[in-house]
Amino acid sequence: MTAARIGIGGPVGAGKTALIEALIPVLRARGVDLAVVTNDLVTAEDAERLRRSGLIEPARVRAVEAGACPHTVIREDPTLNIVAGDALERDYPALDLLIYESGGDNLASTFSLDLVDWWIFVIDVAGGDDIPRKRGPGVLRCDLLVVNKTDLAPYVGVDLDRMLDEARAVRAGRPVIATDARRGAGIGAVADAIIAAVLFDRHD
Ligand SMILES: Nc1nc2c(ncn2[C@@H]2O[C@H](COP(=O)(O)OP(=O)(O)OP(=O)(O)O)[C@@H](O)[C@H]2O)c(=O)[nH]1
Repeated sequence: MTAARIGIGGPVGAGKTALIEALIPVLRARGVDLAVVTNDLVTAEDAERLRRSGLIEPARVRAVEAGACPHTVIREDPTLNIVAGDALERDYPALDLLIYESGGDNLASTFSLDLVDWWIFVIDVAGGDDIPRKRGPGVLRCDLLVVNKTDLAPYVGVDLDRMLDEARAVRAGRPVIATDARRGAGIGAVADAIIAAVLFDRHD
């Protein structure tokens, strides 16, 4: 049985790595055997952060250097990412889930379905409550939209309920989950959504 592959993409600093850090213990507590592939421009910064976190065995984190264009390696030519995922599956034959973290990108970034079975797009309230209204392909096409940093809403003048309503409206009712990745709010719901979407047969 091969591992399910999911993507986590979104603008620079929206909280992709923070979401993965919060998800790892929740998914592991639910019996999910997982590994992570990170994509950075020219460093392995996100991979190093996860390896140092103590949340996951360091060898379960692989880094792909995306070069100048982060969405190329998750959309146009995902070869490097497929190879990194295949290597993790060879090293960990019982793997249930491979999480691909995209490099920080813009609202147009999307994942190739040759690479992932299902993908999350992360935006944050500090980026502005007009982000859903801009109807970027990431916001529209992802399987799950995460609106992160809900704790910051009062400080940046964002009406969170309205932002969530607008996000649901532009997505024609497809799932939207609000999170505070630093404190763990909403993370259980994101883990549930991942399990229901791609792991249901293994963890029912
Ligand atoms: N207040 C608050 N800060 C957060 C939250 N999630 C992430 N952050 C902070 O936002 C900053 C960016 O978070 P990252 O997880 O590095 O974001 P990223 O999307 O992985 O960033 P890149 O990989 O650079 O694109 C860090 O300083 C985090 O501590 C949140 O829910 N609330």
